[in-house]
Amino acid sequence: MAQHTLDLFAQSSAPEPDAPAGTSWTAVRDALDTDGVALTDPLLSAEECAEALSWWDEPARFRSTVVMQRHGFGRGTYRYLADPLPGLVQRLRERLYPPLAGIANDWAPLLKERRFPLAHRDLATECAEAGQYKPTPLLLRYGPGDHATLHQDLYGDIVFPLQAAIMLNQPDRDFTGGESVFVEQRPRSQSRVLVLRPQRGHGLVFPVRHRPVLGAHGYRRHAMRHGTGTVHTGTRTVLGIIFHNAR
Ligand SMILES: O=C(O)CCC(=O)C(=O)O
Ligand SMILES: [Fe+2]
Repeated sequence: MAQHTLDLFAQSSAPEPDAPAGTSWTAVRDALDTDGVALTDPLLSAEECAEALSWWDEPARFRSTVVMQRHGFGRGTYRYLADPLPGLVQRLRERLYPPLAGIANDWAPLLKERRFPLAHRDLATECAEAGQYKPTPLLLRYGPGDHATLHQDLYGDIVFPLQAAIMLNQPDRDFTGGESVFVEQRPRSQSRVLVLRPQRGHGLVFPVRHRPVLGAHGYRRHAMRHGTGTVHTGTRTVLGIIFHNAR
């Protein structure tokens, strides 16, 4: 058996999906609260990363392909997976969602936003009723000179506030450069940058739009954007897991 990974999933299969316990999810939550971005334990084994990489050249797996430079999104290519999603992606989406919904629901009053259902299928149903029925998990691939400009992944009125991205290539072996970049816009202050470099199989969890930060007069929203630094050599591929679907 491959190292079907690991602590985060062990916790997310616990009977109380809205109360993720254990070191890993606590660490994710702490990092999100402190820095706005969390680096996770491994979410995929080397074999699973290789499987996901093999999808790239199988056009039937994708519903659309976007050449980023044609849209001013940077340089590189991304491809949205089609329904039915590969089992590995479906499982990741379903198993990451409950603990993240717990965090989102704790953030909701601080951001003055709505709460979310605790099972992904219920979010998917809500999305479909709002016309957001296209799956949003995607593979992004960058070669030398490629990069992604800062953005937010909004696909309609329904926005689940957290998303994940999993690194499928090994930094410094498969590619150089290609840092994951996050910019936090602080109201009436200068912006903060976070730069991370997850190892293969590890993930990042980050806010889609903004995060709550306690100020002198209560909680404020800090807008967050993410992007990718220029890849210098090699190939960098990421699996993006966005929980709301698209129009
Ligand atoms: O790490 C990257 O290349 C950016 C991924 C991204 O934009 C996403 O997962 O939404
Ligand atoms: Fe993105």
